[in-house]
Amino acid sequence: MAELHFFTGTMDSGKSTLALQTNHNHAARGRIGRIFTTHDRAGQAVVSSRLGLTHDALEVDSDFDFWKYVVDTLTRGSRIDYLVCDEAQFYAAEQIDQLAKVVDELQIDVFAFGILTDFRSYLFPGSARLVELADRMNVLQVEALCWCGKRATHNARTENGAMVVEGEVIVVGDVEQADEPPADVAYEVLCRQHHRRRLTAARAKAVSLAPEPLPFG
Ligand SMILES: Nc1ncnc2c1ncn2[C@@H]1O[C@H](COP(=O)(O)OP(=O)(O)O)[C@@H](O)[C@H]1O
Ligand SMILES: Cc1cn([C@H]2C[C@H](O)[C@@H](COP(=O)(O)O)O2)c(=O)[nH]c1=O
Repeated sequence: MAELHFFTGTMDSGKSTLALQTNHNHAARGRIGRIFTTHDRAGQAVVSSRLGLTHDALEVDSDFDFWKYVVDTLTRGSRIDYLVCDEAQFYAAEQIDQLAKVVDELQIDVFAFGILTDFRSYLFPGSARLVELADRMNVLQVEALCWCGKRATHNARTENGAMVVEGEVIVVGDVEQADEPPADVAYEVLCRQHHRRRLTAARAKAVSLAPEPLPFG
């Protein structure tokens, strides 16, 4: 029986790596798949992992129809056994419905990968629909960590080093490297408590280095 799998984790938890490993393992056994993504950091029509792996992919635009694509492909005589769908948080809810229909009606496995919540800690529409429809939901085993050492569960956005909670939902970017000057827009994974308090690594460091107030009166 084909299944709709949803693999989720914070940014930098290894989702794109697992997407490419999943494709590799299935292709190595002679299965024929298609890889989809949208808004990858490396550009259009590519899946890129921070471990250095990349693979060509089909770019999913807002009007892309998975059901139509798969039916047209099969009708032309090509074979499809599985779909790998990266950055699935950005897909529209209707596109997730199309993926579920592909699984149920055509017996094609779908492996979707994406973050659950945006920088404000609200569910992305695509991820919400995946939670509602997936046969299996898997949280990635490699835990990204908050600066405090706890498991990171939330994705914070920073602008020039300061955490923000307002703005466009989709802004492509990477996790900040601690030893570099702050980027215009970057992301940092945090535990819930530090996301709630807007306490990023840089701000925690600045607070801990602030001089003690003098003990006047
Ligand atoms: N230099 C490195 N050495 C070992 N592992 C690394 C290195 N750089 C990145 N990684 C691993 O790659 C993961 C990020 O993989 P990636 O597939 O790009 O994540 P995601 O798609 O979830 O954002 C990190 O969590 C870390 O485990
Ligand atoms: C939280 C959040 C993230 N994004 C963007 C930033 C990255 O380009 C991707 C996530 O990619 P990853 O492979 O999981 O690291 O999503 C965004 O546009 N809006 C957000 O709120």
